Amino acid sequence: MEEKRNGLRVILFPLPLQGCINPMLQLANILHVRGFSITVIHTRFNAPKASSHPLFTFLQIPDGLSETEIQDGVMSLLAQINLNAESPFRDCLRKVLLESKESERVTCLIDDCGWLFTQSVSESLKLPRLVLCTFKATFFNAYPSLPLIRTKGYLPVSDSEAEDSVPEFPPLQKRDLSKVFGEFGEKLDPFLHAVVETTIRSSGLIYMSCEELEKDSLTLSNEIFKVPVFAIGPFHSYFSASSSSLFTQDETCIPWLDDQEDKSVIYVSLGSVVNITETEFLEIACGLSNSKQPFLWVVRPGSVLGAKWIEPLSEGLVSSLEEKGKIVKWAPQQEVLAHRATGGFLTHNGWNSTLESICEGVPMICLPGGWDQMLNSRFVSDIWKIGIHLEGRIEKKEIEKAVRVLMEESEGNKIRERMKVLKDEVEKSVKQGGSSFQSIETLANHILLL
Ligand SMILES: Cc1cn([C@H]2C[C@H](O)[C@@H](COP(=O)(O)OP(=O)(O)O[C@H]3O[C@H](CO)[C@@H](O)[C@H](O)[C@H]3O)O2)c(=O)[nH]c1=O
Ligand SMILES: C[C@@H](CO)CCNc1ncnc2nc[nH]c12
Repeated sequence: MEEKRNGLRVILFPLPLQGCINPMLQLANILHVRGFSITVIHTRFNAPKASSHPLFTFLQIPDGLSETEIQDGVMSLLAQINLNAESPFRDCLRKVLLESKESERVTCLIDDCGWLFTQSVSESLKLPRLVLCTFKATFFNAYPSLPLIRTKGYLPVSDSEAEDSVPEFPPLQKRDLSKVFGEFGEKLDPFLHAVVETTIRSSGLIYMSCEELEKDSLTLSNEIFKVPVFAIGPFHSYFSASSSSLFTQDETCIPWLDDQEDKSVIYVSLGSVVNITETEFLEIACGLSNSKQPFLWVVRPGSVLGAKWIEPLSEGLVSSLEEKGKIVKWAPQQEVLAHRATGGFLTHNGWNSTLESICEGVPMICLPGGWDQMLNSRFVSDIWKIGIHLEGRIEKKEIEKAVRVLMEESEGNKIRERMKVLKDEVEKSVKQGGSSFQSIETLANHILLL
């Protein structure tokens, strides 16, 4: 693509999670194509690979995280890194501003909604800040009311009420709530409050989403946070997420898929943070094996609690799994979903995976692990009706049944048809004249005028 520089530099600061780094670097590409120069400030932990992005400047800051803190789960990690990274970030940003050239003004900071200190830092340096939210807008909109929802006493949920929708938070069901909040409870409140308050003080809110998926939520977002909202996604329609992969992708996936029939393979992946127990792991293994359907399964090392990788599988099970399936440590996910042989996606419904699946028109089986995944999976199964919800039943019979229904039965065909319709709508959004395409234009102009 022809690239003309516009004399402006944007500073990006992703949250160090795979699901947040991918959209941030995709945003970097979008802005770079529009003439902005890019500096990415990042923590040492989960540092993106600078060599995969030769057009950007990368600056690493220390984060003081210990190995045990890294293994403590996403929420504690985010709390700790928010404490540790503030002063190195301030020093780094101040230095960038001091050293910036006359010919290239630093115009703004764009960072993840999960950073709590960046608004104050950028205000003190008189640099406008934009927020990138990597959740569905419907989920982010609920941040101000989550503390109230938690104290309303929907928990614990009785069987008769389990499937009721949460009045303040449809289409979430009451039975989803315990996994939205996890074990954090009221400890979440100050975090949520800080995120909301700093977003309101920002100069704008960017979503990797589009009107075709959530027009009303986007309008509501603008009312709640009182800042301009830009829905410019799904980003990977412009730039694949694979260049920002933190792990080495197993490239044998594609030749393996080449040998499979059209739409026959179920791709299984629970993203970069969800962990499962050994029992759940074995249930999934048996369910897949019994379904007799070919499968490609990402088992991230360390994601089965207490195991290094797939040692809990007996030799017998491994050989029966190998008849039909392939297990890898990390896949080139977008290529896998785009492959003609892939017919279904057993997913945890992280927002990136959900969008990638929609863009490639692959229907889903939903196995959300927590947080925003609970909401994304409700949209997939109950609103868009492009997937089957496992309702948390990680049992071999349930998994076998869901795979069969999705891949072989008439209900699966209906789901596939609806998926195709939604895929086409979302595709239009990112093309010239589409809503996301226009939002990118508006965002670029907004940044020019900051
Ligand atoms: C397991 C695996 C993942 N990937 C890519 C696909 C996606 O772009 C990305 C994973 O992002 P997500 O699908 O959003 O999932 P995850 O890593 O859990 O993301 C976190 O961040 C997301 C965005 O904030 C949240 O929606 C999730 O709840 C949160 O857990 O990594 C691969 O390319 N290959 C793989 O093998
Ligand atoms: C409940 C766990 C999975 O077991 C995902 C939480 N994921 C997340 N939690 C909080 N902030 C996040 N920003 C990106 N992802 C995030």
